Amino acid sequence: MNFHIDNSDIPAGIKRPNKCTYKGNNIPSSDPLPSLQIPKFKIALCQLTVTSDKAMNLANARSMMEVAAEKGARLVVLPEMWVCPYANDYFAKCSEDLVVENSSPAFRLLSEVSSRLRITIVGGSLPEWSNGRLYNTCCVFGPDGELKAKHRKLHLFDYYAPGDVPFRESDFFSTGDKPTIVDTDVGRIGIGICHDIRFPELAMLYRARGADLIIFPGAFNMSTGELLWELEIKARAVDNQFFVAACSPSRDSTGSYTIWGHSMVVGPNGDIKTSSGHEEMIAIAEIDYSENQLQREIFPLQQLRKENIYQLLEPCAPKHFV
Ligand SMILES: NC(=O)CCC(=O)C(=O)O
Repeated sequence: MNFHIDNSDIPAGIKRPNKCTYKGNNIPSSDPLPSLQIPKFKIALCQLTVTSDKAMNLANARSMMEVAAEKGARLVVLPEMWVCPYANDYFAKCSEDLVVENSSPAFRLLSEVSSRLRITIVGGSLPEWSNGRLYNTCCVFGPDGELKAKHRKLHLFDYYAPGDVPFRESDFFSTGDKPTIVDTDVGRIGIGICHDIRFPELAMLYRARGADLIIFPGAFNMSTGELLWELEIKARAVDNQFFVAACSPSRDSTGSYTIWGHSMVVGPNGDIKTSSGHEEMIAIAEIDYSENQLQREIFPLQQLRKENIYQLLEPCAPKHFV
């Protein structure tokens, strides 16, 4: 992927368009607009327990989203793989075709709940079946119940640590081929799914395109979870000076892949706004995008960048290091 990083900071006081309808995963053109006129709002991360019973998972997600909205959340987030366990045996049999009408109960649920409760939903991820392929896919719905964006996981999780249970998503899933950034009623949101968080270039691209917040539905495992989950969330937030939210299933979810949990929202200066433990719960935080702006004024990192010294994707011949 080759992209140009636009260094310009977001000018103050420009109003975002009220609405952005789904344009097939396209990044909005490079017209970074601030969300300073979006008042503070509450985000809720539903760290739900995923079982092998899909109907039960759907019902549980519905009731957690309802509780989140009752508590005042305008943006509700579900975890990676919330319709079925994060396990090879379930992906194909629980997959849904998001295009064929009435063939996706999860799609219908997210659309119905978002429009009834007038909330924006970042619908975690589910196994999507499309043209003979499986994808690990996140759908974003607006308060009108319309699909605003669809992100297919770009970086599949293939993991072989000695002594640990190996996991190869690429045996089952195909990769997405586009970054996803979407204008919503609660700001401009970049989407990544779990392992996508380990690729800082994606977050940098979202920053360059004016994102206020990145959301990662995720399901880190126990070893990398303890070492890296919080670190990666904070790093993406601090490097780019925006909010980052990551939502996981709870640890007691079904399957041999044990999940770290610890859903979290981190602010642009690296402070944890809310964090769950590993059990089923809803973590709620207030988001105020003026903190992004403030942080960018305190540390004007974008202005200090030395693009002439380090350029992304520039081949590094050994002579550069002598
Ligand atoms: N579901 C995932 O992509 C897991 C990623 C993970 O655990 C990591 O360490 O990266």
